[in-house]
Amino acid sequence: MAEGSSGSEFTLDSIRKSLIRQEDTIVFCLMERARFPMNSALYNQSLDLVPGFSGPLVDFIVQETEAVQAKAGRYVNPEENPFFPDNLPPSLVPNYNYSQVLHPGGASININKAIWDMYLNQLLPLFVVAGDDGNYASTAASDLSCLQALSRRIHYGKFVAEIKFRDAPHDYEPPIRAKDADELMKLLTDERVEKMVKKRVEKKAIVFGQDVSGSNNTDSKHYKVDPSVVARLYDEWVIPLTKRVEVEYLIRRLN
Ligand SMILES: O=C(O)C(=O)C[C@]1(C(=O)O)C=C[C@@H](O)C=C1
Repeated sequence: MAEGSSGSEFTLDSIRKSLIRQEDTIVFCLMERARFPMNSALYNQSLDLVPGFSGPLVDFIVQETEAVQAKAGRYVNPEENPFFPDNLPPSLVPNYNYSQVLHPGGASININKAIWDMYLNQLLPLFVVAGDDGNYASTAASDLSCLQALSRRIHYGKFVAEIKFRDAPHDYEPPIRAKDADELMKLLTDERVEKMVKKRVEKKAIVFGQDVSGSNNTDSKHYKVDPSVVARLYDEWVIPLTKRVEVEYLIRRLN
């Protein structure tokens, strides 16, 4: 389960540590994507660039990459969710014994369609410059790294919800039985933590995204990704979508 965790130390603290580490990955992925301009031909629905494949080039690259990764066992890991789950090939490698901490109902939760739409239509235009440099394959590889990092973070809501349920079953059981999503949302929300998360990711974008020179001068006015965009990403999408996963998980928790 959590990076650097054996599964035996499954606590809210260890889960939050993993979320904090995943912030670094997300900020670095965005900085990598910002090296390329928009390259909008990659996302164009009507340009059939690959003979025999109907759809945008980014779909082709992501589907083919996910197929290879599925054969190598990526989606056997309960932390990983594919963007194109239909017709994925099975894993060909021996199963790793992942600790099974989630309720089986959690496996059916996959909100990658919402993450894909948010990333391509809302987030990308906020941090990528206009233009076309023809580097479509590298750009798509970079997009997929961002999408996978965001997806892993948001679906980590399943683990957060599981530990919150285990820590306070008496609080969670009545709204779960009543299928009261609003009450569950209230119970799992911790505004103090959310504020801290947003502040910290903005700071990471400032620290990681500066131009570093050999002298003592750093250019603190030019960042690889605008720190306020990273704070907005968490505020408008990452945290709300994580909470949506948490509620969806809890609703199924007693099935
Ligand atoms: O850390 C938690 O308790 C979480 O549920 C995660 C998270 C987040 O997405 O960062 C989501 C909801 C809470 O209000 C606080 C933070």
